[in-house]
Amino acid sequence: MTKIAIFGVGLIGGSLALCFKGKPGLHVIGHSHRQSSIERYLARGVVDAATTSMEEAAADADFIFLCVPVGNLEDYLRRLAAMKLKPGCIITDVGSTKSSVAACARSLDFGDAVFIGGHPMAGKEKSGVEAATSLLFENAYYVLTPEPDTPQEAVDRLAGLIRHTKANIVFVDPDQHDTIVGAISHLPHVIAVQLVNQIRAYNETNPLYSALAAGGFRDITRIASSDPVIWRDILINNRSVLIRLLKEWQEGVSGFIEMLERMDERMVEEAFRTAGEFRSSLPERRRGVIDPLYECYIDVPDHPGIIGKIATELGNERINISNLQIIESREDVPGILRLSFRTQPDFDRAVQLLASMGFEVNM
Ligand SMILES: NC(=O)C1=CN([C@@H]2O[C@H](COP(=O)(O)OP(=O)(O)OC[C@H]3O[C@@H](n4cnc5c(N)ncnc54)[C@H](O)[C@@H]3O)[C@@H](O)[C@H]2O)C=CC1
Ligand SMILES: O=C(O)C(=O)Cc1ccc(O)cc1
Repeated sequence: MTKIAIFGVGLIGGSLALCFKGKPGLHVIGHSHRQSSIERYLARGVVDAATTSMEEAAADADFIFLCVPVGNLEDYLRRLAAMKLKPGCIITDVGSTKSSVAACARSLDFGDAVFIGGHPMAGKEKSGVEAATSLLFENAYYVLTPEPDTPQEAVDRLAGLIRHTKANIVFVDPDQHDTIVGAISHLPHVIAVQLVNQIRAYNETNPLYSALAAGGFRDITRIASSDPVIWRDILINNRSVLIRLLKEWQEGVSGFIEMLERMDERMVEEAFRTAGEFRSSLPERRRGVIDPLYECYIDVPDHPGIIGKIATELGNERINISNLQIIESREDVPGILRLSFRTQPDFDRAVQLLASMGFEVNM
């Protein structure tokens, strides 16, 4: 049996566990320092076994996945370096930043074990083992950051195991990873949080702000609901990259203010044009950072039974809805129903079916 130890069985650790559990020859053991967490892992059925003993989880493990907050990774690496690990054991992590963990691993001696940094570029704003799903990484990118002297055999062995996630593996240097992921993931989280907090302050004096907050606001702020501890650690860890990015963001915002003060219609239009062109050139509906689902919006009249009818029709066609949300529903306006699907075929079939039922479907 190949023993896989997962430290921190939350959203990411639990989703990895679900990708491995039940596969021939794989045995998954989860670790938490809290007994109550162990019981949740077992109740959720994501692991074959679970323990509060770090030694028991790590002993004889062929693979060790560290899936704890970024701020705890170095402590775990140090504790693993002090243990007797199985020769050939591969230690990896899933942290959203890679430079500091790579530097820490370089400074430690793992004996005959090998460290290879990793970062699955998929997730969501929910956390905890309850949010785990085996489909999380499908078609997303999974970054690995081996060192120039990491044995190729170990890289191949880890990549072979990760293929169970159905993610696309890419190799990136840790510093370059932090620069790019800082821009495409960490900066958007800061912007979303700052935007929500700006509106929250206005809303304290006038609740019409939240009442009128429509699709656009919700779309660009979903990630503001991400876990505070996970994101505290990511932002502080990648602060040098983020401070530079936020200064550049500030310059961009100042540029916008100047355009408006000058009433520069051409430049405002140009900003939307260039942004729209670049956004449409992005790979469509690939699962991954920021946009993990295939989503559509439909206008639905506000009368009883309509949501049930839609769900039943989709169910009859065996189309799986992964999430369903009513964004706006008042007596005098049609509601907007957001439907999310896990796969492109389900999404395409749903759009066709809903259109044939006479609904206006927007994407
Ligand atoms: N949330 C996301 O969408 C993504 C997160 N990541 C990274 O994955 C790692 C885990 O994040 P999630 O699974 O989202 O978080 P989570 O909150 O769902 O899971 C974190 C796990 O670590 C444990 N934990 C929390 N504090 C701890 C501590 N002080 N000591 C030991 N264990 C502790 C928790 O019990 C839980 O099992 C983080 O390093 C994060 O940067 C990577 C890709 C996506
Ligand atoms: O919810 C989203 O869209 C995300 O941005 C998920 C995410 C969060 C952290 C990561 O390191 C990678 C992906």
